Formats: sequence, structure tokens, C-alpha cells
Amino acid sequence: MKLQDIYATSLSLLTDLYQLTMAYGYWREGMAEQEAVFHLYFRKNPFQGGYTVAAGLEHVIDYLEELRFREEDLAYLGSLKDANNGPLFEKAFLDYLREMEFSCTVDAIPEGTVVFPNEPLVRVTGPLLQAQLIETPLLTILNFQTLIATKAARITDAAKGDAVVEFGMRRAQGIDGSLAAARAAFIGGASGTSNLLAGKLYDIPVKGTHAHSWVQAFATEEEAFRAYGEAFPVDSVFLVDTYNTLQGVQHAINTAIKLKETGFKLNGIRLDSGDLTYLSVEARKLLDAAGFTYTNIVASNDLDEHLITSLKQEGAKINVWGVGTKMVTAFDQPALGGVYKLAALRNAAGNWDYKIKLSEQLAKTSTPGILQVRRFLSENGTAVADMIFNEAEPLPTGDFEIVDPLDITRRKKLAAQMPYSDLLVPVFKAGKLVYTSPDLISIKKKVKEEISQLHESIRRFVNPHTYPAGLEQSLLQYKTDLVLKLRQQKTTFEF
Ligand SMILES: Nc1ncnc2c1ncn2[C@@H]1O[C@H](COP(=O)(O)OP(=O)(O)OP(=O)(O)O)[C@@H](O)[C@H]1O
Ligand SMILES: O=P(O)(O)OC[C@H]1O[C@H](OP(=O)(O)OP(=O)(O)O)[C@H](O)[C@@H]1O
Ligand SMILES: O=C(O)c1cccnc1
Repeated sequence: MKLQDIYATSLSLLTDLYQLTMAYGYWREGMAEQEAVFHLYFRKNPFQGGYTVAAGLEHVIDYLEELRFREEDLAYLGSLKDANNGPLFEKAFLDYLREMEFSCTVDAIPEGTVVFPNEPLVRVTGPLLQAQLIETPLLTILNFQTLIATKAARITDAAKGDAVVEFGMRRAQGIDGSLAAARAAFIGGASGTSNLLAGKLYDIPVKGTHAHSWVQAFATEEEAFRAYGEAFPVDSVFLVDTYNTLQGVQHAINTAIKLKETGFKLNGIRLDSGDLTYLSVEARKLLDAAGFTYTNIVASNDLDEHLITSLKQEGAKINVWGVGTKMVTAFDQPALGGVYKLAALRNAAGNWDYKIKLSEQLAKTSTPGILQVRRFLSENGTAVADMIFNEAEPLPTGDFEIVDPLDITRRKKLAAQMPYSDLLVPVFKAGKLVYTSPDLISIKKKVKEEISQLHESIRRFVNPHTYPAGLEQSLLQYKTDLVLKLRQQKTTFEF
């Protein structure tokens, strides 16, 4: 198959083999249609940070809308062999898949929402076979985009209002990595991308300067700047560090002065090596002295939120940050550990059996129930605390109490009359799409607003405070009881 054809193919097999073997098993056992509830959540904020930015839902929707097995998918599944060289799946199961239509109900937290550990970003309710099948693609989409949107939000926060441009395609994790990263970086706060295809596909502003090779290709640096400047009279950003940075700045100024009468305006210079603080301060002096006070100073070279913070503290005169590798690869934490866990199964009597996954590690024990996240708000609408609760059971009357599931001594009381918003919203109802994804600009605005409302102590990069997001106390009690029961070998427990 040619590379380009990958993007035209059905994504229905974009899942792990074990999802299909389990699907086959459920079908054989007559469990395929049994109603199940799964939650997708992560256990720790990435980058040792205090918050996470949800991203990727629109792609989840695109995937789910198209989820059906085409003849080519079924032919491939039919070709798979077991260890005896017999067919792995029987034909009647493939016929079942051919007829299968996505019929789950999906609730999700909208993209751009600031979220915290253990909060379900997505809740899938529907036939066990279908709800299980989609585990891997949902995780691959949401884990990556949420990770990159969070990284971009941190980098943008560090830039304190300066533009951040995503330059990462060349170092991204492959083609889709570069495209998804460009989208997520834009949501997180980048003002543009160098990735032209991402610009076209997602309507992200495209931005850029030129490479060292451009300067190397000409006899002199000034000659290179002149040629570029004539081609791009109002957009030129000259890369000044090919030979000697401050000499390069002077050459950029000389060129701009020479081209002035043609209407040329020096948009910017770019620094890509050396001491970025010293060089930007000196470059600013040279530019200002020559009357180029409006000229931007762009910097690039292995930047991330920590380096940008230091450069700012050192007094660097950089006002545009080109950030590649460390943003699109989430360099210091290359994966978000999002998981997808079964939390309830409808029994023969029509009631929910709540399900839990035990673990020796408390953090890895899943939470049973049909979970919703309630965000309590202050009078002026800022987030105060999040309560994860079981929507299928009555809430206790009176004030609420949330408990940190990892440290039950951390508790917070929340007055019942406080304003709130429930974060999971309907996306699909019995397979029918009922949600319209906002455009990327609106999502980006939401991120900016929500992060600006977080307390400084939660936003900071070093040892941030933990935002109060906990289990409603009766849910925690239920979970604890269930753990104790299961340790005595029972597998389900009813309220
Ligand atoms: N003032 C500064 N404070 C802290 N770190 C800086 C400062 N200036 C630059 N850096 C960072 O130091 C690292 C080393 O930069 P430097 O240009 O010396 O080496 P380099 O990356 O090998 O250069 P080149 O890109 O030319 O190969 C880069 O990550 C750069 O962003
Ligand atoms: O550093 P990043 O955040 O990834 O930003 C993108 C980098 O890509 C380009 O470098 P190039 O491919 O020429 O490599 P080099 O500068 O490291 O030699 C550009 O000059 C930046 O330095
Ligand atoms: O346009 C740029 O300056 C650019 C693009 C990609 C990578 N580095 C720099």
C-alpha cells in the first residue's frame, strides 16, 4: 500500500487484535449486546504539572461516525489464522460485524477543558462488544492530543503573551504525529505552525522564516537577505546566525535599509544558537538604534517552558518563540497514561453491576459506577473543586464532601447550593451524533480562559499545588467496600 492510501483507508481495524478476539468471545457467549459502561481517564497530570488540557474529541467523533466494517476489513479478518492454520474467526462472526452499526451513547468533556486526574474524559455506554472495541483508538487519539495540548499550554503560559509558533514537524513522531501535534499545539496556545498540511487540514495559520541553507546558498549573507527580502517584502524574518549572529543582525539591518524604498518592512530576525539572552538584548539595541523598533526577535533552539521561563527571567528581548522538538514530542514525558476501564455492566435483571479493577497500587484501582464530573464554581465563575460521582445513584442530601482517593485525609466540603457545571456532555445518543465540535479558535480561547482562571500555585511548573478533584465521599465508601469484598473473592457488588 502506498503511503497516501493509508489516509483513505477505513480506520475500523485501527485497534489492537485483542479487541477483536474479545469481541469474538463476547459474540460467542451471547454477551455482545450486554450494556456496559467504560470510562477513559488518566491518573497523573503530565510533566509533573498541576493541570491537563483535554484535546482530540473531534477526531474521536470522526472515527466513531465512520465505524463500520467494510468488505476489505472483513476479508482481512477472515484471512487471519489460528495456530493450527484454521480461521481465527468464524464466518458468522464476520457477518455479525458486517451488520454492526455503532450504537453506543458517548458523553465526553469538551476539548479545551482543563481536567484533572481520575476524571473521565469520555464515558461510553452501550453494547459490550462495541464499547470494548473502541478502547485503543480512543486512547491513541486522546492520549496524544491531550498530552501535546497540555505541553503547548505550558509553553504558551511561559511565553506570557508572546507568540509561540510550532516548528516541530521534522522531529515529530511520524506523519500523523506531526499533524495531530500541530492541531493540539494550536489548541494549547501556539499561534501558528510551520506544517503546511496541518495549516490546510485544520485551518491553522502557517508561519515561518528560512533555513541556514538559504544563506549558505548565496555568496554572502547580505545577498541572501536581499533575495529573500525582495521575494517577501513584508513577511521576511531573516535567520541571522549562520556565520556570526550580531554581524548577521547588522546585515539584516543593512538589507532592510537598502530595500526600504521598495516598500520593504523587516518583519523579524531569528536567533537559533548561542546565548539567546545576550544575543537578543544586543540585537534589540542594534535594531532599535537603526529605527527598526517594530521588528520582531524570534528565537528557536530546543526551547520548552523551562527554558523560556529562564530566558525571560534573564531579560531576553525575544517576542516570538519557535518551538519544535520539545513541544511536538512532549520531550520530557512522551506519553499520557490514559486508560479505559470497564465500570458497570447491566445484569439479567436489568440493574447495573458495578465493576472494578483491583491493583496492588491504590492509584491503579479503577472507580466503579456511571461517573460524571461536577465542577463547582465561585461566584465569578472560576473553578473551585471537581467532584467525581456516580450519576446512577442518588447523591447524599445536604452539603457534599470530596475525598482524594489516594489520600483520604485530603477532603473538601462543598456547599450544595454552590453553582456548578457537569463536565461530561452528550456526544452520541445510541449511536446518533448529538454534538457539534467547536472550531479550533473557540477551543483555543477556552483553554486560555480556563488556564488564566487557575490559581498561580496550580499553574506553576515546580511542585504545583494539587487542584481539589476527588471522589464524592459515598462513592469512595462504595469503592472501598467493593475492594474489601473483592479481596474476599467476590466479583460484583450491588448498592
Ligand atoms: N541564556 C540562556 N540561558 C539558558 N539556556 C540558553 C540560553 N541561551 C541559549 N540557551 C540554550 O542552550 C542550549 C545550547 O545552545 P547552543 O547554541 O550553545 O548550542 P547548540 O544547540 O549546540 O547550537 P546549534 O543549534 O548551533 O548546534 C540550547 O538549548 C539553547 O536554547
Ligand atoms: O529546536 P526545535 O525546538 O526543535 O525547533 C526547530 C529547529 O528546527 C530547525 O533546526 P534544524 O533542523 O536546522 O536543526 P539544528 O538547528 O538543531 O541544527 C530550527 O532551526 C530549529 O532549531
Ligand atoms: O520557519 C522556520 O523558521 C522553521 C520551520 C521549521 C523548523 N524550524 C524553523
